[in-house]
Amino acid sequence: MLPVPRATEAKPTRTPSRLRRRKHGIYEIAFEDDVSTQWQWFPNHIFRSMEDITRTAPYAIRLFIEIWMLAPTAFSAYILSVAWSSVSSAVNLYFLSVLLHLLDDSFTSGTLDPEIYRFVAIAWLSFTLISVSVHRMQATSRDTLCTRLRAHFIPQLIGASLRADLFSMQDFYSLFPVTTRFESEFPGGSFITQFSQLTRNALAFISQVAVLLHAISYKQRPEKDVLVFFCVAYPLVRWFAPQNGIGSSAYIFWTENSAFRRMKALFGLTFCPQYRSDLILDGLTSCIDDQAGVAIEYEKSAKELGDVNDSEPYPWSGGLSRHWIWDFLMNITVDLPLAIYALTLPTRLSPTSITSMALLQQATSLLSLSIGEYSTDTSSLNGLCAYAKWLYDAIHHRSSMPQGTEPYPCTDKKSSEKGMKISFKGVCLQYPGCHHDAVRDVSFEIQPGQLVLVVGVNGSGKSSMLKLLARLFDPSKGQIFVDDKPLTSYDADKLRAAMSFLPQAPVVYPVSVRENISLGLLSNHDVDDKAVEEAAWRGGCSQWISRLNDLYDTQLQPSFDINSGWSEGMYGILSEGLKDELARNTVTKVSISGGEKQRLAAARTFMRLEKNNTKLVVVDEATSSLDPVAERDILSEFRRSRQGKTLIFVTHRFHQLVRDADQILCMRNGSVIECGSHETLLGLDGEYARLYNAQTRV
Ligand SMILES: Nc1ncnc2c1ncn2[C@@H]1O[C@H](COP(=O)(O)OP(=O)(O)OP(=O)(O)O)[C@@H](O)[C@H]1O
Repeated sequence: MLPVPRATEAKPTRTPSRLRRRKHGIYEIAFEDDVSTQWQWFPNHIFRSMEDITRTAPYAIRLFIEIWMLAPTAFSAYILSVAWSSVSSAVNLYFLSVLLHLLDDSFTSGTLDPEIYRFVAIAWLSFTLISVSVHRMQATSRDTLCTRLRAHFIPQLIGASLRADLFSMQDFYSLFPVTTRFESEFPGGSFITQFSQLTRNALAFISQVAVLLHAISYKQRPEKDVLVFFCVAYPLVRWFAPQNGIGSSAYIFWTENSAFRRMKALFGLTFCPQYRSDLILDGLTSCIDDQAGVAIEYEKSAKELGDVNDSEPYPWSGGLSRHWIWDFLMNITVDLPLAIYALTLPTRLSPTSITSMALLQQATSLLSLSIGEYSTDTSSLNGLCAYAKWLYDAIHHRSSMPQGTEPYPCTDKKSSEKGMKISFKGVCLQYPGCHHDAVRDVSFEIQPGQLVLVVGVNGSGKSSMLKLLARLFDPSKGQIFVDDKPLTSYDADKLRAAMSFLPQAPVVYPVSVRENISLGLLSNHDVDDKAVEEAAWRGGCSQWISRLNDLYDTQLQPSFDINSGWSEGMYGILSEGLKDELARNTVTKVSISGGEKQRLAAARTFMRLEKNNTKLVVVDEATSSLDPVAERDILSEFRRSRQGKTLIFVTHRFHQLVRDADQILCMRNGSVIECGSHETLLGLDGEYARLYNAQTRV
């Protein structure tokens, strides 16, 4: 799948450039036309970079000030240490040039003053010692900064992220930190790193050039000219050379090669630990082993792919290198200046030329280093400003769904004490990337306090229709009304607080059992143990919780783990003893069954019903994994809590609810095809009657 643009870049400030494509092995590469210039100094590119920097620089300045205010001492120490290490190469070069100059003088005059040499050597050594401690100060101040950054920015990102709609969170380029390891997530940390790289590179370059020019000024012509030429040759070549074989600073690539994709799928099937328990349960491990399948299939696909290049087209992996002439020129200007120096001035070589050559070799390699670092993307000024903008965009992210301001219950007394009134008018829903409607032209009305049953075969659109109520998605056509006002006119948070959804596959959140039950309560309620236990009992959880080692404080295995796939606290290759120690010190999380998860979610809903002013309860196939007794008990608990609430049940096993239902909606292919009471629908002898009879005859 092609990556979609980052949310903040969805509205470009200038006309989007034309995309160009080329092939590389099995990969298709796409890049932008306007930056596909061979040379980075091309005026157009420089102009665009300047434009970007002007646009984003205020963010960088703001972030800089914010970080400084967070930790003034640590940040000052950090900047000072960065500045020190930036000029250290130039100072080293300076000491070298002084030594060589003294040597030069000694050769010419035939006298040697050991005191001066000793003094220079001691000064050089002292400088190196100070550099070591400055380096340590830099590491310590960076650690302090990172801790403060995490404490400062993560709460702001949490707030912004929880306000974000589903699409923003699922965006390929999500603004929020979702996939990385928490331990290494320091919002703003990259800014500090990039800032220090940029400062280091700029200071290092300026100071080295200054020292070099100073040292060269002592030389005679033409030696001086040759030295100057070689000192500027490498930077120029490096500056002009394209970054990769395409010439564009950014490109994307993907492959549609079926043989390669199959090889990748088989690789995933075999090596992904997540598949292993299902493979074992399905008895597939033995029948897909090398004799029977996967290895043979893999070989077949590999044969089909043949020798075609399938290495990813990164310039550094050799997949997409620039033209060889650039590398040749760079090598000559970095590695061979001494040889060429000797070649161009063979008749003029003298003892002083040796010092010139040593200076030249040291200077060119230092310059190549700082210029090489400068040209990497991450340390560019543009990248630094873009990062700051990215962070503030995330902090100030607002849901892309239109938000209303109407509180719930409505202030103008339109909301009934009996429950929520819901009306659908010609509602359609088409999921992004789908070409058919999951919900098609649906219209109905549910009166406050009604108990409504939604039935239909698999995939008929029941859950999709109800997800629209919580505004997980907005309809692609039609309108939904709550208490006679458009759904979009309400403050979504306030409206959702009055709803309670119990899904078919509830998730276990990465918190304790107690918190899993009390999550979702409005903040003004104190969570007392008695209420949690009461909700657990109503959800049928008391028994299994009583068997847990830490009872309500037990940490359950969450449905999704942000760090999954990462090993905890490891460095290097572990001995058996270290592995045992790690196992002893790692918190074991308890897994619970599918039915227990449904009971836990039911307990959470009962807790909300008790404490929040809930006006709508939607139970979407939420008892499908429960045994018949537990299902009956939970459904009766819901019926008992009906007072003041509208209840919607989606279920395939609906026979025990039909007598209580005020209204039944029967769906097929995304549409409500029959609507009415149990008796009316049975009388129609249509889809509902077919489903009901199939159930009662089993
Ligand atoms: N997130 C999604 N993206 C794309 N299509 C979806 C998505 N969720 C559901 N669908 C599709 O929408 C249609 C309706 O699905 P929905 O889950 O609403 O049906 P359902 O009646 O609740 O089914 P079931 O009884 O099996 O739970 C199906 O064709 C399904 O594949």
